[in-house]
Amino acid sequence: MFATPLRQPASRQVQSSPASQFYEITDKGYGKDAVKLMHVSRKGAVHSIQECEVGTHLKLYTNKDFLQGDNIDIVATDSQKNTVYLLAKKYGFESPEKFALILAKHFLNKYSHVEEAHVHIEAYPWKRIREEYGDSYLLHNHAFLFTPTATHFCDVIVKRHDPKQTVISGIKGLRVLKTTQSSFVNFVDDEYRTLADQHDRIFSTVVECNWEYSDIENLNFINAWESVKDIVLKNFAGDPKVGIPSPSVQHTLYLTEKQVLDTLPQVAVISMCLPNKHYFNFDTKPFQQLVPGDNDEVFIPTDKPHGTIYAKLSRKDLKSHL
Ligand SMILES: O=c1[nH]c(=O)c2[nH]c(=O)[nH]c2[nH]1
Repeated sequence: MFATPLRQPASRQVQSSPASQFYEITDKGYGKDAVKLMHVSRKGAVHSIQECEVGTHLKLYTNKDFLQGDNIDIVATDSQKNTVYLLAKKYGFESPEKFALILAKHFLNKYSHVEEAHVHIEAYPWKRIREEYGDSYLLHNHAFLFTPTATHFCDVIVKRHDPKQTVISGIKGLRVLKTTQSSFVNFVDDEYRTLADQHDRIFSTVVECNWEYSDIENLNFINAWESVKDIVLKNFAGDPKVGIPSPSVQHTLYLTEKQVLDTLPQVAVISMCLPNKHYFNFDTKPFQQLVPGDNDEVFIPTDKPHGTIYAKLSRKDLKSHL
């Protein structure tokens, strides 16, 4: 019988390799993503909830974790996950942005070898259930309805040697459609074009936008997010009776961004991306015997390919805002 050689503990097997003469790490980081958290706040009989998924990412000053396999500075992603729950218990969860700021600052304050912390939060769309109550309605004390109309997300980045705290809020998954008051005419007419001028078309998109704050002092992040969502919907839909004309996705996008900057002085810059979810008219001309006349009722929803329109609108005096 041969004695089995004893395996060295993994910690002793680490081969230290010097920093490469030829390569350098130009970006790095690590963290935990999609930490699912539910926070219930109870004020007597009235309960409030915030369910979300949290991502925490850290950048360390040194690269010895990557280069040498030296883990001494690594705050384990498992510990980062625990921190999410512990800080939610300790400080509560007022809004995604406030909680992200608490978490990001905690990582910098607690660990002097952390250079930068980035926290990403996506909130779940729970809304308090409303009950009809005579001519009015009552909001339920402790029951909620999952209302997935749009996702509220945020990104907070804090750096040790930069006093600026980056707070970006955003909306995604806000799908809207209107059946008129949208046109697209007078675009380049050359040998590549087949699309006819569209004087009255269906307009549908899935709004994705994010905006960066230059001033978060006393800001109510939830109210600000609702204001941006209302501006997006108003610029898309317009007056409930008559609507609002859109000559292109580009122009509607610009007017929306402009109104956000006009309305919210704390917002320094806003980016929007609007896919153009096409609905093509089904051509019934070859079927006149079956369905005589024009067709303005039956469309072919077309997911792919889709147009993509995006722009970022910044205040010209951005430097003084950021
Ligand atoms: O609003 C639009 N903008 C475009 O750039 C475009 N291109 C296209 O084919 N349809 C549309 N619609």
